[in-house]
Amino acid sequence: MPMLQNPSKKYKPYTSINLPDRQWPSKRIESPPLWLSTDLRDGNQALANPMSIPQKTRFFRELVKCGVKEIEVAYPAASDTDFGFVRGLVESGEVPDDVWLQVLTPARADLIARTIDSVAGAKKAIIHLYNATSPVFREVVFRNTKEQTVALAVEHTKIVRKLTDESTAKYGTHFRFEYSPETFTQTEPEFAVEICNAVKAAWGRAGLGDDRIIFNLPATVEIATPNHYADQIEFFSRHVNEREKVAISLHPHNDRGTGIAATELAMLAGADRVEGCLFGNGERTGNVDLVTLALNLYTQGIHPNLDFSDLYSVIETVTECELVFTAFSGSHQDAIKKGFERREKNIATNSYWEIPYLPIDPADLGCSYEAVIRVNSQSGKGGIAYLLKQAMHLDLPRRLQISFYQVVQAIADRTGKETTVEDITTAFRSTYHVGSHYEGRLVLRSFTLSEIQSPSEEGSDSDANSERRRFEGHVSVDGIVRVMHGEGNGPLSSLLSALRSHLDIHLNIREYVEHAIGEGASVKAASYVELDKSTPGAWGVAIDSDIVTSGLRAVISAVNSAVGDRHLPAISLSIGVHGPSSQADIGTVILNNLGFQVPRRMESHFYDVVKIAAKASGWEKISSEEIQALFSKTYPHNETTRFKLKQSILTELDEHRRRFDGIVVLGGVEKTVTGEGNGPFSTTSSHPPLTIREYVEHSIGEGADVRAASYVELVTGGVVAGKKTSAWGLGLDESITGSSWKAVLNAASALEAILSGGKPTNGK
Ligand SMILES: CC(=O)SCCNC(=O)CCNC(=O)[C@H](O)C(C)(C)COP(=O)(O)OP(=O)(O)OC[C@H]1O[C@@H](n2cnc3c(N)ncnc32)[C@H](O)[C@@H]1OP(=O)(O)O
Ligand SMILES: CC(C)C(=O)C(=O)O
Repeated sequence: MPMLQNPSKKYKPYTSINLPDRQWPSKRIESPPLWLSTDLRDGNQALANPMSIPQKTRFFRELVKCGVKEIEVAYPAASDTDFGFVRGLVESGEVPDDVWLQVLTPARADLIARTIDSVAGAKKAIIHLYNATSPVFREVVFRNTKEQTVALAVEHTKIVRKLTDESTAKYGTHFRFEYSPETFTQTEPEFAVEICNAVKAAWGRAGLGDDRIIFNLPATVEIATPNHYADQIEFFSRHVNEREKVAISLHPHNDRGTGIAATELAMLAGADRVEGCLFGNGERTGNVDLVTLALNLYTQGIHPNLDFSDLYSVIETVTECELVFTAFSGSHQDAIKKGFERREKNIATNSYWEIPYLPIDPADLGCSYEAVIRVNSQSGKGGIAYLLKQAMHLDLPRRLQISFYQVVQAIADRTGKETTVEDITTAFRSTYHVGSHYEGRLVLRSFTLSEIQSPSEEGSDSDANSERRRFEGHVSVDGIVRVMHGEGNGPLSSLLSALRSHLDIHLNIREYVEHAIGEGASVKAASYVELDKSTPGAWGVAIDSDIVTSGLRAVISAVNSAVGDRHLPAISLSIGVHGPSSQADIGTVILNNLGFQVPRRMESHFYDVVKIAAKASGWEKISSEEIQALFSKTYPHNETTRFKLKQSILTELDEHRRRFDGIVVLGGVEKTVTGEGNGPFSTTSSHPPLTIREYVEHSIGEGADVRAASYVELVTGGVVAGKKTSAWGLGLDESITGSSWKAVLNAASALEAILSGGKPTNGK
């Protein structure tokens, strides 16, 4: 895409401040500011591979050697590495008495607590709290009004106050407080003053000298010419309450390449302090360069209070520790993601470029968005969710984002390196078992769902009948395929009920979310399930072309997360009369040993057979072999039945009718059988007339050994002792038709035995 002919349609210029009596143009810089190095925080968060603890320690020592007295050492709540580094500094006694350790925290109570914990026992510490205040952040990132933005800052300032007071009481630490209205240069100047005055009142302890409250006024993104920053600082300096109790701090970035100029003009405008990085490293195009600023003062005859007399050593340390300067940190990624989402939604009505932290659209310069968001230990859930959306088209629910963030953070902390998109998608697939390469302990192999009607309570009208679902399926558990049944109000609850009765897994659904991926014929469903037993719950994810399958597999995925490596009950073969084996356990034995996926009603029939046999023989425990032998005896499928099919021909008469001609052997006597019907079964005639109540088939075996197994239940209108009579037959054959006829004949054999008073192997 070429650069725009008329960029004013996309980019808005900054709004000037009305300050006709500005004083700064005629001022001179007479003394150095207070310096704060943020190399170990803002510099570090720009690195693809954040600094390790040894690198940070080396850098810290170099800064101390250069005479820096205020050092922002970490964002301790971001990672174990950052937290551990601060603890190491405090506990090792490495920090000189005149050096202040500064730590950054967002306005979030849990992260503030962790931040203050990190400096427990330090002699001097500055707690630096920030929240963005500009309109686009209020609208897009926080979705807050001005009042709520002030309330957020005030509430969290009070938390800092309370926790620092407690820490001082315990360890004697001298705390100072710094507040940054992040994105100050894009904030209405009056509002920046208003929020800082409110914060100062909430802090309630601003004094003189070292006890001044620090208001750090960042050019988070440099968006205007340097004179504008100077105007903003002079405006703030004139309007903030009790100016003498305030240290005005600058935190310039260099997006327009004028970071140094902006800082120097803002110092003329009254700033007391400057935050920057050595050689201008830092987020995007960098923070302001402390070395150049210091040497500029030096060449004006002002000692900067920094010592760069061993500049090569400084260069060596910096190049050793900071190599790449392109990545983004958690809060930035989250804000950029939200900005892109809003732009996508509103592009028809608002074509202005208003993406947090990105002053220019990379596409206007022929660059892709790919490098915009990269993940390391300084990243958060927002950036990770953004990358997953790009790579896998998944729109993770918020609590899943938080949960998966822990997984990625552990990887980032362990490796200390950038986590690539491939690392993230692999971690995602293996954590939630998405894709056939990443199966968990439990895998849903097949299932059927049927509706069942639960009768209403006696006396109530029939509309009150509630529909319920029955799940019947095969779930592989640690490599063994188990037959499972369950009932519930819907597909997911019926699966959970099956897992409850078969595996003693007691979990409920806390959240279920689904969305479509793609369009048209290739559309797929992505499902996300959170199961709760504990907090946080266990999440599961699945993608499937069928929405119900996707939901069920997401449940199985979540169950895998919940059970971890916990022992799961094996099937029980203690049958007895009151034995604990269930019908499905018996089905599982047949499935795993003989390969038959017995239909549920036939399974129920066989279960009765097993119980009768168990009762008759006094079995306490029944072996798998005994169950298999009993099954083969009950449902003979190897040409051992009373009827045998010697020959068969099926002729298609027309689109709907077929004719059967065959020779059936009964008791050694061959009999010719003919018939017509609309399918292979209905062509065979019999006396008494038989009907098929259920027919199921499936393949068995693999490759060249594949065969067909058919199951048929025949019912006769005939009556034995006043009862309708039915029998199951099982057929196994190379062809489906062969197996189905064998099943019919085997069922008929069983029925014939019953009807003729012979000894049945099968029947009711
Ligand atoms: C301009 C600057 O340099 S600011 C400093 C930026 N530096 C960093 O962010 C580096 C370290 N950050 C991190 O490691 C992570 O972002 C963490 C650990 C702090 C937080 O991670 P997560 O909890 O996963 O949050 P994530 O980064 O995705 O999202 C930011 C969330 O915090 C909120 N947030 C962002 N900044 C602030 C703030 N200053 N105060 C309060 N909340 C904030 C966002 O609105 C978003 O909230 P939402 O989830 O309710 O929409
Ligand atoms: C946290 C703030 C001060 C920051 O880094 C910025 O605005 O650039």
